[in-house]
Amino acid sequence: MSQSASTGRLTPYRAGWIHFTNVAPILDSLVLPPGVTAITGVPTQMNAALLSGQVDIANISAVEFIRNADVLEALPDFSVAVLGPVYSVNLFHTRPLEDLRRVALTAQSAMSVALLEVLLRERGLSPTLERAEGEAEALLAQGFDGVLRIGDSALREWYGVVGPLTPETTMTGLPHAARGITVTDLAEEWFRLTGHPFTFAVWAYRRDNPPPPELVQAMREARRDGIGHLADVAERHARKLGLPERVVQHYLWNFRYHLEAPDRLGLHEFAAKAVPGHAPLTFGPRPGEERARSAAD
Ligand SMILES: C=C(O[C@@H]1C=C(C(=O)O)C=C[C@H]1O)C(=O)O
Repeated sequence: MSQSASTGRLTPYRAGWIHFTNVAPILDSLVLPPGVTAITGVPTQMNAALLSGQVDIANISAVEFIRNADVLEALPDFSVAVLGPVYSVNLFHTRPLEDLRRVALTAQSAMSVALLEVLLRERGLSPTLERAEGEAEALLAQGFDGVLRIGDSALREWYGVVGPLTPETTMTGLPHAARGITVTDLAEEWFRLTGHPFTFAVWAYRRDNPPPPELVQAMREARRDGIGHLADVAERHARKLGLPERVVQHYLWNFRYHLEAPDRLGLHEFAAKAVPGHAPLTFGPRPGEERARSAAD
């Protein structure tokens, strides 16, 4: 429960979690404090739930945080970011990027679409972008020459194209192309372009409705536990995904979950490219500063 300073009334607080495997190290062992409830969904659903007020906090697509920076604030130390390849935000294509004509986008994702638009613009490319759901290979067979996919299914499809991992290979050593399909990892492209991490998600809330400190504390404890037991998290999720444990373990340790200075740099750089003229990005008090701020209020 969060307690209103003016009325002393306890008010429920609602969370909306994008529960892809990449947030399992934070969410799997999260114990919600009393009064906090949670729903789950894909990125575009959680973005909409936060903006419509259906939930009070969500790990949303960073681009929606940027677009709505006038009303939203983000936790200062939580992110889903990577430096280099991410493995689960993939453009599957059958022609070189320069020759793409029709690209299928997923309606699940705001961030990857915005990132793809930036990367295409930087190369002076403008293929037709259309929404279409389904497996990448099936859509490629139906006349699309590029298919953008994210999350668990994109990770599985990536591995289906470029795997298997053998004792001699590593994730980064796997090919980018097989069976006539090239997989372009958009986070790796971003790294090539900028040399910075790419921040896919932040934990955002309306500035006038910050999360109760007990929830943030519980999230920090859950993250410490998840990262400390990454092999167990990977094993559990490898089984669910039908992927080798080594693949999922590499996938998970590759993420940057603390919105550190390089992740903010990447976030600001992306914001300037994707949403010129956006309102300043604001972040809540850093760990340990919550008390100081509420005392000052
Ligand atoms: C890297 C990923 O990150 C997710 C991708 C998002 C998006 O595309 O809008 C939003 C939140 C992230 O957690 C992924 O799921 O593959």
